[in-house]
Amino acid sequence: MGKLIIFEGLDGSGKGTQTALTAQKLKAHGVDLRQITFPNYESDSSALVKMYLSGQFGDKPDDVNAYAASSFYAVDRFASYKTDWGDFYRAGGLILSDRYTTSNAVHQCAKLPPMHWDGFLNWLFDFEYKKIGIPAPDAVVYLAVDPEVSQKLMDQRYHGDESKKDIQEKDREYIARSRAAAEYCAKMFGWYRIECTEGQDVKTIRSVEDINAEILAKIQPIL
Ligand SMILES: Cc1cn([C@H]2C[C@H](O)[C@@H](COP(=O)(O)O)O2)c(=O)[nH]c1=O
Repeated sequence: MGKLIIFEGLDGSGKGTQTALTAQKLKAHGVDLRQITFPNYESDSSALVKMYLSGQFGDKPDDVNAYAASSFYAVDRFASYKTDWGDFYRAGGLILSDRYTTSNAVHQCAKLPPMHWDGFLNWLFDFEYKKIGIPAPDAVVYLAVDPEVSQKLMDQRYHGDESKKDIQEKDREYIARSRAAAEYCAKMFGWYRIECTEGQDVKTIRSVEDINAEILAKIQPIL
C-alpha cells in the first residue's frame, strides 16, 4: 500500500496552495506522487455535492443533516479512488490530498451538538474507511487559521461578491462551529496542527514559504 497525506483546514486557510507547493518541493527531490482534491468537481460523482452546495436541498448547511451530506462527499471519493488514484496508491504511491474524509469530520460535525460528535465521527470513519473501503490517511496536516482571517481571505478571493460563495462559506456562525470541530478533531486524532496566523491583537497570515517549511519538517518522517 502507498501513503496518503491530507491537507485540511477551514475555507480560505491555504490548503490548495500548500498542497501544490508541498507536491512541487517533493517532486523536485525526486519523490513520485499524485496530487488530488475533493470535492472532485470535474467528475459526475460530485453531482449531489454540487446540488447541496448550490442550495438545491435548502439554502442553509443545516438543511441537509450531517449524515446525508457526508454520504454525498463519500461517494465522490469512492468514485475517484476507483477510477483515478487507487491503482497508483495500491502500487505504493504517495498521494497528497487537498481535503478528504477529514472535511466531513470538520464541516459536518459542525451541524451537531458537541455531545454527538464522537458518535458521528465513529460512524464517519467506519463508513468511509471500512464499509466503503477507501484508504485511511497516514497523516493529516491541519492548517489552523482564525476564522476572521480566513473570512478576509475568502472575501479577497471572491472580490467581496457574496453570491460566489457556496452555502457553507456564506454562514459565519456555521464557520465558527466548524473551527471548533476542527480543533477538536486535531487533538482527538493527532493531526499535525500548523498555526498559520501570527500577531497578538491583529492577526495576519504567516508567509506561504514559512508555513510550508514547517509542513515539510512534520511530514518528513512518514515519507
Ligand atoms: C471534500 C469535502 C468538503 N466539504 C465542504 C467544505 C467546503 O465548505 C465545501 C466545498 O469545498 P471547497 O470549498 O473545497 O470547494 O464542502 C465537506 O463538508 N465534506 C467533504 O468531504
